[in-house]
Amino acid sequence: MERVFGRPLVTQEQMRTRIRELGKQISADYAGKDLVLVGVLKGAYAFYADLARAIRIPIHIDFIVVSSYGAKTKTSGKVKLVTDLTESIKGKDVLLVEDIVDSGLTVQYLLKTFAKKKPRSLKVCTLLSKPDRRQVTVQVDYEGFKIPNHYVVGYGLDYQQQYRNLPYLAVLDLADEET
Ligand SMILES: O=P(O)(O)OC[C@H]1O[C@H](OP(=O)(O)OP(=O)(O)O)[C@H](O)[C@@H]1O
Ligand code: HPA
Repeated sequence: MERVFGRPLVTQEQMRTRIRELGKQISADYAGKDLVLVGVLKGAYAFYADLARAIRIPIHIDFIVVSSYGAKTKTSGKVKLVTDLTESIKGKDVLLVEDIVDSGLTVQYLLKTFAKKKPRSLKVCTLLSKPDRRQVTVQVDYEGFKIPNHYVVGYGLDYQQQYRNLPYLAVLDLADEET
């Protein structure tokens, strides 16, 4: 299958600027609180590392691994929790850090699952949002960029586990486009 990179959708510089703003806003909103920053792996790894370093208040870090896309460019509709949190979030202020909210199914699943763990507060921060693809309405509290309905790769996001280390966000054109 031939793969060609289309135009870069978000540059490294645009990422840097926007993440600095998000870090500032989160630092102000969570000042004096017990913030646990939960990265949703694998996709969020790059954004998470940059966002955590843009936050200027003490934080706890933790991660979960979830998967629902497999090798496809459409959600399977089934969100699988591959690896759970390492510490209790009971009574903590939890901020979920996602790379992208697309159909919304992953965030919907995580909010429902995490609410049962009785955090003091539970919010969502995503680098990217594709509103045209939503299958369910979900709460997003912090959003980096709204993007159009294209399958994107880079900056943590993959196609069949490739391209995650691309330092910017690009549209992936598939010869036999499925999206
Ligand atoms: O809003 P949704 O349609 O649920 O899509 C968003 C989710 O899909 C991707 O994860 P994926 O299952 O591909 O795993 P990955 O993070 O390892 O790439 C992405 O990292 C989000 O977690
Ligand atoms: O556009 C996307 N690219 C990579 N992974 C994704 N997971 C949901 N949407 C996407």
